[in-house]
Order: sequence, then structure tokens, then C-alpha cells
Amino acid sequence: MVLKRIFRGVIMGPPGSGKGTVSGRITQTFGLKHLSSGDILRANINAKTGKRCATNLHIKELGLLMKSCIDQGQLVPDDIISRLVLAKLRDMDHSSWLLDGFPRTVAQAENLDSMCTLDTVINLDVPFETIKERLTSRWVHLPSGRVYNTDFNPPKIPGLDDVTGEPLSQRDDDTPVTVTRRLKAYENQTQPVLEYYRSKGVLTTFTGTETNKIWPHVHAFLGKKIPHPQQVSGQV
Ligand SMILES: Nc1nc2c(ncn2[C@@H]2O[C@H](COP(=O)(O)OP(=O)(O)O)[C@@H](O)[C@H]2O)c(=O)[nH]1
Ligand SMILES: Nc1ncnc2c1ncn2[C@@H]1O[C@H](COP(=O)(O)OP(=O)(O)O)[C@@H](O)[C@H]1O
Repeated sequence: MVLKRIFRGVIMGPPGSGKGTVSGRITQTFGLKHLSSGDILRANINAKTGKRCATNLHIKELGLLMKSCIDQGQLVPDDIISRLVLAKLRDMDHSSWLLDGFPRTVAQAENLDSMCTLDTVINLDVPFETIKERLTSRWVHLPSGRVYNTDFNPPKIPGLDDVTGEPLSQRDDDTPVTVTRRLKAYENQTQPVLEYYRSKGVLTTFTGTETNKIWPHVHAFLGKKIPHPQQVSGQV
């Protein structure tokens, strides 16, 4: 029997740097599970249940709090996002995974450290000017998190998801004003996380303006870290 090796990775980068796009390619190529903190938050906001959650706030109230942070281009409080993400990771204890969008603060990175040891942190270093144009032409399929772009990777049928045929939408926070705020939050709160991981020796940075040029380097890098996709446990 082949002993499966568990792989733990994080992908970082400013909003719009291509984390979701590259994550899709990584998970398809290497068979890892993908967990996006933004997708988790949006799913929670859409959950219209009346249950009470761990923070003792009504889920609807919590949803409104998270939505207001996101719409203002601010980060959701560390304790809320950490509870949500770490709970999901606990359910994936026996799987290899790639975490996208978390951690975004040093406090979150410390919370993540308390539950696992990371194999690698991939940092997508894409200039802010490049990003601004991309986000205003981003279209998403909310239930799956699939991402499109009117220029870069348009859907086969305009306005519809390739897999389900369901309508695509634009995110409320992908407006020029909110994108500027998100980039500021990235500079102030998330860039220190890069230093945190650099000092631990797990950070690798990929610089560029086009995902198709960055991807072969990420692919080659992970190919060395994860020698054979079948040896990685991506399924529960
Ligand atoms: N023009 C262009 N758009 C891209 C490129 N890579 C990704 N995108 C698009 O840019 C937007 C942001 O990418 P996404 O993967 O969602 O970034 P994230 O916010 O870091 O997860 C999406 O609409 C992507 O389809 C690229 O190389 N060129
Ligand atoms: N780890 C996190 N900590 C705090 N807020 C988060 C985190 N992840 C996502 N968010 C919130 O969700 C928003 C959208 O995140 P995400 O979908 O990852 O988009 P992007 O990378 O394109 O900014 C963020 O601007 C922030 O408000």
C-alpha cells in the first residue's frame, strides 16, 4: 500500500493577483482540496438559517457584520474568520489542502500555526496597477467560487457559468473605490504576514503581470514539492 503524504499549502497575494485562478490550476493538477476564506465568508453571508453560532451572535447578524466589512473593503475581525476557517480545516484533517485568502494578518497566521505546520506559502507578487483593471471585469459563479474575466477567461456563453449554466454576478466589493481600500488593507495588514513566513523559511514569491506566465513557475516549483500527484491525499 502506498502511504499518502499530506500536503499543507497557503497561497497569498493582493486582491486580484490571481489566487483563485492559480488555485484552480493547482488543485486540478495536484489533486489538493481548495479552501478560500472569501468563499467561506460569502457562503456564510448567504446562509439564511436561524441557528446560533460559536460567537453567540445570531447567524443573520453575523452575516450582516461580515458583509459590511467586505463591502467597505475592510478585513473581517480575526476571531470570526479564524473560527470559520479553522473549523473547516479540522474537517479536512486527513486531506491535503491549499488555503487561499487566509491568513491575512499576523494574528491569523499565529492561529493557523497553532493547528498545523505548513509545507509552503506561495506569494503572487502582481503590481497594483495590473490588479485594478482586472477586478472591475471579474465575474463570479457564487455557489462554486469559479472566476471569469471579460478579457482574460470569458465564460463560453456570456453571463453564464460554464459548468452549471447558472448566471454569473459581479461582487459588490469589486468597485474601483473598494478595490483601492482593499489594496490599502493588504499593504497595512497582510504584507507583514509575508515577512512572518519569510522568517520561517516557507515563503516563495512569484512575480509577474500575467497568470499564464506565472503559472509554469508555480507548477514546476510544486512539482518538486509534490513529486507525484497520486501520492498526495486530496480526498477525504
Ligand atoms: N487580464 C488578466 N486577468 C486575469 C489574469 N489572471 C487572472 N485574471 C482575472 O483577474 C481577476 C482576479 O483573479 P482572481 O483569481 O479572482 O484573483 P484573487 O482575487 O487573487 O483570487 C479574475 O477576473 C481573473 O479571471 C491575467 O493574467 N490577466
Ligand atoms: N483572512 C481574512 N481575514 C479577514 N477578512 C477576510 C479574509 N478573507 C477574506 N476576507 C474578507 O473577504 C473579502 C474578499 O476576500 P477574497 O474573496 O479573498 O477576495 P480578494 O482576494 O479578491 O480580495 C476581503 O476583502 C475581506 O473583507
